[in-house]
Amino acid sequence: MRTRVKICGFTRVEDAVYAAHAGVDAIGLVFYPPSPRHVDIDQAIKIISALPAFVSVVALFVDEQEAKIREVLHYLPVDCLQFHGSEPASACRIYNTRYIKAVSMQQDTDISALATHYHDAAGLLLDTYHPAAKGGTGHQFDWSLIPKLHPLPIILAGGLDASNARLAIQTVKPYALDVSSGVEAGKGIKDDLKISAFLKEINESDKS
Ligand SMILES: O=C(O)c1ccccc1N[C@@H]1O[C@H](COP(=O)(O)O)[C@@H](O)[C@H]1O
Repeated sequence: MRTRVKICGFTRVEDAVYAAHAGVDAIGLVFYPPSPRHVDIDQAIKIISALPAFVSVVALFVDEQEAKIREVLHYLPVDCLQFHGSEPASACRIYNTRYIKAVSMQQDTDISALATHYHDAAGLLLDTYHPAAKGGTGHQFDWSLIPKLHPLPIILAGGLDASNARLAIQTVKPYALDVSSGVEAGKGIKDDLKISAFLKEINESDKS
């Protein structure tokens, strides 16, 4: 099966359009004000309006208030919500919108228990734990923490780039890869060459 790709943290229209035409399955927009990749609704509308058909839009939140999430859903055609904080399943499932739940991977993280708790999630996104940051750290975690069998689609994140994408696919066999820092020229500014190199590695890995 082809490995799906989400690139997260777009702030510029031209970067998202480039990624879409280069072949990404989903673009992520960060609605988390402390992040350097944060976008407001007006900028998100500009980015989404420029996308070609069949590219999914993922809206990322970190322990956000329900009213703010509903406001984003009111104005934007969001395909999937990404909850990147401590949201319980009961808070993720109230929007009548598919969601993925991010998990900060640590030695004692119990993926099976989380998959049971978030059983209606469209995927579990496994990211690197960082004591001072919620995500977008550019740091990889120990992939051996991921069990071989898991009931939900696994979206692997955390420190991915063109140099480790192939090994990530071969080792973890995830449903999808998710990258932010690894395809950037600067915070929130994506690099076309890094996007192309990342997608090339994934395509070639899928073919081998
Ligand atoms: O990108 C951010 O700024 C961000 C902020 C808060 C929570 C999550 C964030 N991004 C997500 O982090 C992972 C890994 O990013 P990276 O490739 O290691 O930079 C990814 O899922 C992003 O969606």
